[in-house]
Amino acid sequence: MHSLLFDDIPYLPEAQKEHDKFAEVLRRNNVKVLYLDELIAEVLKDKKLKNTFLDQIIMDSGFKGEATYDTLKSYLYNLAPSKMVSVIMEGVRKETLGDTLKNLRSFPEVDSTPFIMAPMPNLYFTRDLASIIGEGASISNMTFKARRRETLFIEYILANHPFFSEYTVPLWHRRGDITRIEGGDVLVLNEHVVAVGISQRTSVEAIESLANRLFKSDSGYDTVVAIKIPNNHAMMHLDTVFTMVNYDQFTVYPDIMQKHQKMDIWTLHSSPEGIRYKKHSNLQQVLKETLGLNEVDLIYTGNGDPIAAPREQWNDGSNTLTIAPGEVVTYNRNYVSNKLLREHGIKVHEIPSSELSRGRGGPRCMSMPLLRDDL
Ligand SMILES: NC(=O)NCCC[C@H](N)C(=O)O
Repeated sequence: MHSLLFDDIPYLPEAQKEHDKFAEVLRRNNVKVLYLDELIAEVLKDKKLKNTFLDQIIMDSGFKGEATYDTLKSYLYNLAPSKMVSVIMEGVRKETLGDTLKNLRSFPEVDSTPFIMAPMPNLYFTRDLASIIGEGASISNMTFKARRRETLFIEYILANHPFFSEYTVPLWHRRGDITRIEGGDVLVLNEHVVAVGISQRTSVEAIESLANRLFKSDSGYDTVVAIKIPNNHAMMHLDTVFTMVNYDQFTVYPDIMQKHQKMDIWTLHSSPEGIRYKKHSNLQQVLKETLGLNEVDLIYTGNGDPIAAPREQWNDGSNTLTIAPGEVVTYNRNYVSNKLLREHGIKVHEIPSSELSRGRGGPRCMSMPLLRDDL
């Protein structure tokens, strides 16, 4: 469980029902929902792409041109694209390949787990694979082994899906870059400001490189707000403790602030001499300055209550998915936070969450906006 970054085991049929409900709520509210597995299967109908994709995913699964590599490749290549995608996502158990796994070098690895190719259960958190910033994308380089292969799906989709055929998506961060960044740390605040968490999953070096690429292109982005958050599994990304719910309203988990609401925040600004840095300690003040607002409403997870706040943060009470200014999707179990959001004038769509929440991600983590309206 822990190597797969789970704290508990979801009951699959219920998790699937809850996820369908999530997609239904989005559709009912004018969001066009696309599924990662369907998009990648469409791309891999092309035989050449299927071939290079398989080479890469098998290599990334730890096999480099040995007997096991060949066995896996021919097994997967002979499946129809949508079946092949499901099998790769679900993982391949060693008995599926049976007696063909006699290679000495692959033997110890194969024997320590029932899988020859590990499953990717965190793929329902599509947010983390990439972020769309303006007209380009930042493809993640994930911190933990359990999630590193996931980004290959989005890399192939952005480069090859007919949806993008007229357009080469500029990349502000590439899958192969050595610096570490994950989509859950990236919050697009408007058309020229983006906030990024300095976290368990995203390094300062990645933020600087992202800022450089955004500033040196015609992305329109001139400000990056780097926000330091605690380094632990409950708060692995910025969006587990801080999200934007309206032009001037944000949810925040109060425990990320020190005494007198102090935090470590840097703004990175574009300037002719390169990046200009400024250190700040007050979140509200930084948001006002960078977004040009007179007032900012910070809505505390669990109303800041010493019991409700950590409980609801653990169950992704700060991880709201904003589908329009002042309109969000949240887990129903976070009733203290949901009530407070409504008291602050936010329209809240609640979704069932008994099983989905066990993966430690909420509605924002479970989605990745590809196209946003210009607001
Ligand atoms: N943006 C997010 O906070 N995503 C949640 C990811 C949860 C997943 N189990 C992980 O640890 O990566």
